[in-house]
Amino acid sequence: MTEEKLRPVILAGLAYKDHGDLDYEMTELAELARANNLDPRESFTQKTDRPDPGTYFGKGKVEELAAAVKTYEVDLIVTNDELSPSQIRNLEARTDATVVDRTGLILDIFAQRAQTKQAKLQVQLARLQYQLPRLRTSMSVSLDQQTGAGGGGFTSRGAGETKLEQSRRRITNEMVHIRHELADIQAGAKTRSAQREGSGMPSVALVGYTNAGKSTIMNRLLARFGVGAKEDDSKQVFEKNMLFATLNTTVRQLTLPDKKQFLLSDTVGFVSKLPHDLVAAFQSTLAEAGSADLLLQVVDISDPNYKKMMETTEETLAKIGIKDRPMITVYNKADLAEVPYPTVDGQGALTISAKDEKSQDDLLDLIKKAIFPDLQLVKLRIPFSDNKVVAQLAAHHTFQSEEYDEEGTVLEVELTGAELPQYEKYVD
Ligand SMILES: Nc1nc2c(ncn2[C@@H]2O[C@H](COP(=O)(O)OP(=O)(O)OP(=O)(O)O)[C@@H](O)[C@H]2O)c(=O)[nH]1
Ligand SMILES: [Mg+2]
Repeated sequence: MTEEKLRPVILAGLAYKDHGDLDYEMTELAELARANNLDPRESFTQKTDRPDPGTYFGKGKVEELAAAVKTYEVDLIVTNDELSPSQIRNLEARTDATVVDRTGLILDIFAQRAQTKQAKLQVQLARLQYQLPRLRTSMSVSLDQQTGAGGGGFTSRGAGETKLEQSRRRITNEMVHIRHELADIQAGAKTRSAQREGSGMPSVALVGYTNAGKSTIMNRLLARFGVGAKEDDSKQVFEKNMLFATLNTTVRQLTLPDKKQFLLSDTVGFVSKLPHDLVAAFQSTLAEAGSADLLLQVVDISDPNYKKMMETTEETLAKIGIKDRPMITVYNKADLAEVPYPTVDGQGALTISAKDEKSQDDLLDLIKKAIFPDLQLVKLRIPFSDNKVVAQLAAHHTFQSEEYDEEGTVLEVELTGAELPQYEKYVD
């Protein structure tokens, strides 16, 4: 498969009171580790009332971990929860391995995936924020030395206080600088999004768990209905079978055969326990979906954990302040799940395969019903003296019928409630 040498690693997780589904979280943690070129050798879990304040895991488990580090000859442990800086230091001392928590792992994956300037800055900001209280752990030496995405390796375990002070100051200065740069980029993005809102075109946003197929759906619809996309491949977005393939938001305009238009946006995917610093740094990217008229929640129905993934998506949406939005649930990858498709499952949900044309048509039908809910078929009689109105209508509508009599043009067309008043006087 890959020629890259994978670094072996031990995974460790704790289930305490009111903790979520640890099995699912450990499966997800293993996926995240693989996404970061790590090779999970063994997974340790412990049940307890509450985490140990000093070492996170209880004494016995720490000893087990230390022994496993020797047995498997690994030098890295990844924990399922975010640990306190002192817990990391203590665990590192007792196991003689580097300890990275889930947050550190996700930040590293994001750092490797970031392509655009905005994404790079956002990731770097989140990493610095995260590193600031952790300068005395070896985690502050980045996992992905090869990408050199900044910040890595500026301190080592037990650095002297003066050196720590210097590092702290350097990080704080860099964060101020990045915030300024991001503010500039975001000001530009705001203008563009205001322009879009002013265009009066409805907007639809793809959201969901990472790797569910959001970008694939975007690309298939673009290939058929994208404005200028048929001639220009660069309008397509990046789709790949890996976690967090997409880190930035892309908005494209679609024009359907009946000339109806809407904007479709694709954005970063979710995972459970998305780090707080990352959510904060990506707030503007994530919030793009917040202004959409309709959300399409894409779900990989071929994944046995898809229900958990849906919960994760709902939780993340709530966390970034997106609530009570009209939403269509798109159960995708039905071809892999071996369930019949396309099927429209009652109100607001359907089962599809992204690459299947009939699936795309059914999805578009539901989207249209949702964003043009008040469409009415009306018969208009437009006198020849007002012929420019016919031209105006024809630019954005397909007529169901069109005839002429002595006075003018008689046509049948679907209009939204917002459009109707403008043409009221021609209604036959
Ligand atoms: N078999 C099958 N594969 C699919 C389908 N939809 C998407 N895929 C594949 O799933 C993988 C992930 O697709 P993406 O579109 O990149 O997923 P995404 O939701 O954009 O993921 P992130 O950007 O990481 O959040 C790709 O390899 C796609 O080819 C589908 O309906 N059937
Ligand atoms: Mg994507």
